[in-house]
Amino acid sequence: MIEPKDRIIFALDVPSLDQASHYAKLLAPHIGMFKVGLELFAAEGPSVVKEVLNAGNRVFLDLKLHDIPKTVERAMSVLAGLGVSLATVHTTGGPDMLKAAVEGAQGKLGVLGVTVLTSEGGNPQTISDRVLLRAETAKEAGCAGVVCSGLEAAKVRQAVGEDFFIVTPGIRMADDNSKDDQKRVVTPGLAVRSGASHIVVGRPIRDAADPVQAAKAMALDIEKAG
Ligand SMILES: O=c1ccn([C@@H]2O[C@H](COP(=O)(O)O)[C@@H](O)[C@H]2O)c(=O)[nH]1
Repeated sequence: MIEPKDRIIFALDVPSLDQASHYAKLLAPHIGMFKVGLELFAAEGPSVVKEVLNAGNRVFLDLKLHDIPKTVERAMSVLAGLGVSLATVHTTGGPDMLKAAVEGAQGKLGVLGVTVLTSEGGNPQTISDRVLLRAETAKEAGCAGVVCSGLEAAKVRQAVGEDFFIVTPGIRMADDNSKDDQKRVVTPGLAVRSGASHIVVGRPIRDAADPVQAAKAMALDIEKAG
């Protein structure tokens, strides 16, 4: 049984090691994993990943690789040496690229395939069909899981079975006024009830007046939905 707080992945979407360390210290007891994404990695490189890991945290490296298979395999094998738990690739790179990513990971980390970005809108049925197809392709290629919105999580869970990560960004509380640039959003509880193994949360925690309380409220929302 996963504790509700351990389902929360906090996105360290900040531009410096100092700020990342501040949030890592503050939030480590209240969440399960930290996500390092493009902004922080571009600013600080692999050293920031090592800092967060050395403080005893788990790291999800969200660089969304997308290139020819050999390039992705070689990049993934470098990331596998960093000690991160999860890393992302775009499923639109196709099955050969996804297999190459898994090969490069050498079983040292879980490869997650990003299906359709949660910032993309459009016909829900078309998006859902696309997400499902990409999730199935990711599973066949040996990926450990996928990234999709909470609106597709139930359909994906039904197709991929239990032993597969479904990581869901686009999370907002019911009383959040802003979706920011996200289009397909759900609450933490609905995401998990629909089959997400983990949720990814950035701004709703980072920009809250009290980030610890915001993280706790998300964990409670998951608990209540359970
Ligand atoms: O489809 C995707 C894939 C990744 N993300 C990332 O998750 C966080 C979400 O941030 P919020 O501030 O909670 O909206 C961010 O780091 C994205 O790069 C995503 O949103 N959607």
